[in-house]
Amino acid sequence: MRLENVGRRYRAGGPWVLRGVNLDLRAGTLLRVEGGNGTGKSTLLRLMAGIDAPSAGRVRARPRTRGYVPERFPAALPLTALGYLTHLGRVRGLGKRAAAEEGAAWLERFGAGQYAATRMRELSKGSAQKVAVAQALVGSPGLLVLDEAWTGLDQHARTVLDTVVRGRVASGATVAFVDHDPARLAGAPDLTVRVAPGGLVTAAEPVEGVRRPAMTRIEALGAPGAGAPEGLPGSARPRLAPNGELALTVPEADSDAALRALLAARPGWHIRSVRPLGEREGDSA
Ligand SMILES: Nc1ncnc2c1ncn2[C@@H]1O[C@H](COP(=O)(O)OP(=O)(O)OP(=O)(O)O)[C@@H](O)[C@H]1O
Repeated sequence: MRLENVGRRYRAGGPWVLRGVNLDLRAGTLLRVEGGNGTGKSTLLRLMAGIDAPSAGRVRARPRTRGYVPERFPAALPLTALGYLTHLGRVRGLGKRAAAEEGAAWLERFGAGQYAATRMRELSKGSAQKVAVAQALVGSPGLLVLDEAWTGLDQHARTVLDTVVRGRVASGATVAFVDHDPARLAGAPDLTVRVAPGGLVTAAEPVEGVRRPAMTRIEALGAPGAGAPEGLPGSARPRLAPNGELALTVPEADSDAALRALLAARPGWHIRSVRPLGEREGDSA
């Protein structure tokens, strides 16, 4: 998706909160947005998510399905947690049963399964935040916009969200996030931008000492027409050819897990090569 010369001000003749923003985000891009309080980070995320429109410029090629976690989630809805997630899933095109199953699975994964039947307004702040995150994930949207989505989550749920974000990016979703913790998803963002007072958005230097993880390329051969093997780490980026050739790029730390998944699969995969990727190869893989 692309932002072309995007600007936003909240009243005619008023100050520009954002000015001349140009961003080109390929599928599978993870974008971190930084900036001081009140500079316009949430404004930028709302424009990306399509729940607000620019006053100048355009947003093009936005993925059709979008999930958005707002900075403040309206938790006083007259629905149960699962009822709300099911509703959201149906809005994203899932059947009723699939939406309910997926909603329940996300609640479980974030450690809020016991609140499925609790009314939204009766949830604790942290549990409501888990629902806020789950609603953005139901239906695996192609664009995920997270405005301080980790705030209020317990440590387990934060770690789950980190893993889920990496997995969504690896599957080709575009993900944009704001978080006050500079170490959030350290090393993972493809692009970090900083919103400055006055509305200019510039590419920021990565946080010092934070580097992309070393990547490993695994090549394997399976049965022609075989699907991607199950149990690959969420960080794996598999590319499968119709003749059964599989090329897999994973962070070095996950390469053992990926190899185990290939070897455990039935029918099995023949591992052809395992090699570290150079930093630039890793960028384009
Ligand atoms: N709906 C609105 N109507 C009028 N002004 C708004 C509106 N939303 C945001 N603003 C103003 O736009 C500016 C940027 O706000 P925004 O919430 O985007 O900043 P932020 O960087 O996300 O801030 P924070 O870090 O405090 O969450 C602020 O001056 C804010 O008062």
